[in-house]
Amino acid sequence: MRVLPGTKYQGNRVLAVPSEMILSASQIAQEFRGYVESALQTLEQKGYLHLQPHFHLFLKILMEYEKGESSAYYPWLNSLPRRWNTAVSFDYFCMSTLPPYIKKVCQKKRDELSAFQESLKYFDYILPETKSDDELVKFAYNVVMTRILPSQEDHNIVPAADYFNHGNEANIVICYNNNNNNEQTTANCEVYASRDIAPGEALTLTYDMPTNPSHLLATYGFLNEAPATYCKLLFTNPSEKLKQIGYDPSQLVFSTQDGSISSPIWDVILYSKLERAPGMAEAKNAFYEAHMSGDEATKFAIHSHFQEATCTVLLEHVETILKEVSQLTCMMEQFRDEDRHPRLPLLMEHHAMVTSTFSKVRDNLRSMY
Ligand SMILES: C[S@@+](CC[C@H](N)C(=O)[O-])C[C@H]1O[C@@H](n2cnc3c(N)ncnc32)[C@H](O)[C@@H]1O
Repeated sequence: MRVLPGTKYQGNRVLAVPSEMILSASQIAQEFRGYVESALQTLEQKGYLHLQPHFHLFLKILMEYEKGESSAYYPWLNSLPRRWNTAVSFDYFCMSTLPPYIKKVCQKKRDELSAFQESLKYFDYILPETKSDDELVKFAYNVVMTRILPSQEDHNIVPAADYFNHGNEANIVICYNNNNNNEQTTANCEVYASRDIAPGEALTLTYDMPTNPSHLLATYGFLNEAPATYCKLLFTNPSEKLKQIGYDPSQLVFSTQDGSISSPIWDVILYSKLERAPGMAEAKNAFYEAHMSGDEATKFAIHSHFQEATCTVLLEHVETILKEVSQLTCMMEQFRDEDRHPRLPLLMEHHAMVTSTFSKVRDNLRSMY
């Protein structure tokens, strides 16, 4: 989710949350110092130390949950959903209906939860019955992952400022203001309108990667009308240079409206082809240099030379995805049982969005020959 660093914003203030209510990962880390090290070691061994702020918040949620009504956070915790559609909530059948890209994203989320659950075993200040309650542990993980707000130097959960839904165009901004000018305390959180908002209109934030509905579905458990979707190109061990050329899910997108293809897709397909094809070192280096120096004329000339080949690669990729998604959708329809698999309709909607977008892309590509 996007949060503005720094001070007061110019629009109207719609909400202020005092620092005392904010769950700050860095403050929790200080509070737990000396007690959490074994758990953090396990988190590190599992390769998830970068999620240390999330893990601290996860522990705090569980501790507050254990306090029940005596927790100051009880009314807020009690208001939170108990049922999610996030990747960690999918059953095995749902997982088996996913095409490779979203499956990979979902598996990553599930691995994170496993790492949190394993690390939790080494934190002694949470009851054994809490640790062994899979649903409660999943609840705490989902609360953190769907409600965390990164600030400039910290990661926070801000009760009441966590009720904003995602919109493709945000109409609010979240800021932190340390009115006390005391660097030791967490700043207050303030929410401002970024434009005029009509009565009844929802206040919305833009969560991360609005052009990646598969990522939003896996992390937050909803599907919205995204303007674009990731083209689902997957390279194992992409080179650094391929990344510099533009191998980045937020850039490699197809428009869901008209199936138009973002230009970094063409760059990445061409460069990856030149990287793999023998005898193409000269063209590959020339393309790389032109890309890095912003020499669009040279890039255009190299693209024109290889246009038919890159079109063919992309068309084959799009047709493969369409075939895979169609087979998986047939399987979903065959085994559709909403009592047993309540998240299937949402996943079918995801697959329908992919099919609609990729069909438009396929038509566009066919017209290029
Ligand atoms: C930070 S909360 C937002 C507030 C949410 N309404 C609530 O109080 O639970 C994030 C969750 O809200 C839901 N959500 C957010 N934006 C949404 C949207 N555009 N469409 C449907 N659900 C959305 C998802 O369940 C997501 O995990």
